[in-house]
Amino acid sequence: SFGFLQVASPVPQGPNKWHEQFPIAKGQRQSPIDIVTSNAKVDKALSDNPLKVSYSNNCCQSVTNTGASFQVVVDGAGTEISGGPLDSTYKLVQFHAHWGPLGGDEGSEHTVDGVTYPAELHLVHWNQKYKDVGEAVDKPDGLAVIGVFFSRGKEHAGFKPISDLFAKVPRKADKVDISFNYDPACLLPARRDYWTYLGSLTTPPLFESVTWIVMKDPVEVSAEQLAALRNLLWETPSGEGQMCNNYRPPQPLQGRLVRST
Ligand SMILES: O[B-]1(O)OCc2ccccc21
Ligand SMILES: [Zn+2]
Repeated sequence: SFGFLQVASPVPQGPNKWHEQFPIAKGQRQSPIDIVTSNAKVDKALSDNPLKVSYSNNCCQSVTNTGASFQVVVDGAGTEISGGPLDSTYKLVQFHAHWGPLGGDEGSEHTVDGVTYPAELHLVHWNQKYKDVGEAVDKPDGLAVIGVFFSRGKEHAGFKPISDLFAKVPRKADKVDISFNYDPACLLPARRDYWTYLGSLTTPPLFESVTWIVMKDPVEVSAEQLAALRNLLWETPSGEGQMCNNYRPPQPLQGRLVRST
């Protein structure tokens, strides 16, 4: 399966030390970034060929605690995206998230004019021109990740079936099957405007293989749903603790262009 494509358990040291084992951490197309909205360039081509998201409602197989996030594993059947910045069809393989401390406002990986959100969802897709995700994962056009900001507000009915499962996978490698039909498209904001740029995985091995599609609008989830993320436990220097702050801070833009719909 795609075990290695998990959000890698942060190696015991934090993001500022990853470059020792993964020199690409100081590369030319690292993620996340701070999105400076005034520098983003509207590209008509993105709207002329709109991003097409065609997910099915029975593609989700299970939820796992990867030791660094929750991960919903998807069987890929009929879960394709194309258009927009993509030159090929990409297929969903998993989704996960990054978040901050209980009740805080940091936690997202991308920031918008320096503003953070309490959490950020990543829907990970791989380019169908490759034979499998293992071949795609380190190619410059190998992955496409849709990022969705979570803001704290009313309960997200679509996220509830998933957030209710976190208590069932408290420890690393715990896994629970998803026996109900679930369409991950319910996690996308109604307005499909986004920013897009070329970047990387935000966890080791930090491959520079991601076309990022960051949705402009956040989706609201409740404080309880954000708190449910902390039912997931992970190893801390002082033993087992609530999983939180599993986000990498923004990295140097290195002159990259951010395009906008
Ligand atoms: O590093 B990430 O969380 O961001 C994009 C991505 C893709 C695949 C695995 C892990 C990640
Ligand atoms: Zn991620």
